[in-house]
Amino acid sequence: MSNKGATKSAGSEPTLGTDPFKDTVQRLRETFNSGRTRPAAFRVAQLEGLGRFLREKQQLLQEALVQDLRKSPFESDISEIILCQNEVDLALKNLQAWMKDTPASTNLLTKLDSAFTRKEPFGLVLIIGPWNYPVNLTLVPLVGAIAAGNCVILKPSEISKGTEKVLAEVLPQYLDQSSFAVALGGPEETQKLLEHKFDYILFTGSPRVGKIIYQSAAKHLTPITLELGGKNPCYVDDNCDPQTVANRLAWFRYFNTGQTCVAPDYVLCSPEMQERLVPALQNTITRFYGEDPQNSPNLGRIISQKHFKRLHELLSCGRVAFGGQSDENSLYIAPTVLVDVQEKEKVMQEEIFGPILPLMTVRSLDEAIDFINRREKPLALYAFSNNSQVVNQVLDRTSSGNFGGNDGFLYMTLPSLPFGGVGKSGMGRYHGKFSFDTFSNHRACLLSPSGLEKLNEIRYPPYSSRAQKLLRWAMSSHSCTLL
Ligand SMILES: NC(=O)c1ccc[n+]([C@@H]2O[C@H](COP(=O)([O-])OP(=O)(O)OC[C@H]3O[C@@H](n4cnc5c(N)ncnc54)[C@H](O)[C@@H]3O)[C@@H](O)[C@H]2O)c1
Repeated sequence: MSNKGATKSAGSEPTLGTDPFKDTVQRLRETFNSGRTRPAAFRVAQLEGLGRFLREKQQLLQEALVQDLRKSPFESDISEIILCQNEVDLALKNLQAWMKDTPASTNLLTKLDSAFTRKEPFGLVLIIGPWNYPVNLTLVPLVGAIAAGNCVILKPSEISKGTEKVLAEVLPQYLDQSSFAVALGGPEETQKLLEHKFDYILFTGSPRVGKIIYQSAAKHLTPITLELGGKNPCYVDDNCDPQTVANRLAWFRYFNTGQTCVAPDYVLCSPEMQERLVPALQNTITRFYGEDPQNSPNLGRIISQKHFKRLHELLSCGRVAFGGQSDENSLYIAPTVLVDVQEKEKVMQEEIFGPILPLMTVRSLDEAIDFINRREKPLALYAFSNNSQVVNQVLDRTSSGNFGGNDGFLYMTLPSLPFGGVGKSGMGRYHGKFSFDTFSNHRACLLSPSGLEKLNEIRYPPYSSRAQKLLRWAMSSHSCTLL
């Protein structure tokens, strides 16, 4: 049976029809309204279930990622499975503290009241994931949504089929089926799903589809986090050891075969640095992946024919300084370095999302910063220099969702840092407690005593001049400082 346009909870068969998601949406909404997902004990049980899934099905997930991306089990562990497990562990450790009301200060008028922020679940959450880190980018948001007490429909990418299958068929066995479901399908099915009203949407994917999702969310005024992509610049200063830069740059550029939203997309450096960086990159790439990277167990493959063709076309931009080989049958593209690249060329216009690194020369730091600021705000920005002032200048004079000085995207491994884009690279933040906060409605609460009405009479009309004076003072910030 085709499983397109279907949802799966534990063990249930897909339901097909004109609106295949209606029953699931209704069921999950009823669950949420019943209050089932709110108690801490329920959230803990679900997080523990997710943790067990990650531990018990680690090998199955690794195999699925080999099938989808020929990702090495080691890269799968460190960029997908362990990161999800860390998020589960962190949420379990801190859930009680995160759920606590946060007390707020009062003014004279509310001195006898109790003011606090309550973090309450939004309700029914939709999480839509991409194919490039198909475990991490669906399950890390799921951790936050569960911790915050929501019901969730998870829509993994239909392109990473191996992972989609494991998430649809195995994950529900570890979660409460009346509260969580996995929806299957591509663009058409996702748009059907989006006709329903959700209380929060987190989408990870391309800016093009992000706009579609944003418009659908707007129809119901649904709050949304958009985790998008773009071109991430990397400035390499003359004051650098080229071999060190090459090692770090190559690891982050060619990790997951370059199919990483936060990978350095292009390098800006002086012509002199380019002369030194190209042989250093060649040296690194050969060390990492051998003389023939096609045989390396550490280099994955391009996800699909469509992306292979797109990347193959980019190989004709600038001049291939190193790499450039490809094999359509096995969706292989060698780790490649391009030089003499011009701004107007395609490789500098679209997100590369593959194992190709173009180098563009600039005459100065100012020119590099100007180049970066003329373009859309990127998801990530990198700067390499032995001079910390240069790194700080890039940081101070630009904007991006995330920033790496003298390294790549290790910030992603820290749940203590918020992760997200800015401008065209996205909106909203998640990871760690930021996820919990994202999936919670921060409800402002003020509880007043039901008695003591005499004290309140001063604020009711008709306003005497004495009462006006007193109230003006009581509500001013000066009075608050006396408390
Ligand atoms: N910011 C981040 O955290 C992050 C992480 C990974 C990938 N990305 C970005 O994601 C992109 C690559 O992933 P992708 O190719 O899976 O993205 P995509 O936008 O094509 O697809 C993402 C999801 O949207 C669905 N979708 C696709 N077309 C749709 C449509 N017309 N209507 C409704 N839903 C639709 C897909 O089924 C999939 O689940 C890159 O741009 C990359 O930078 C961003």
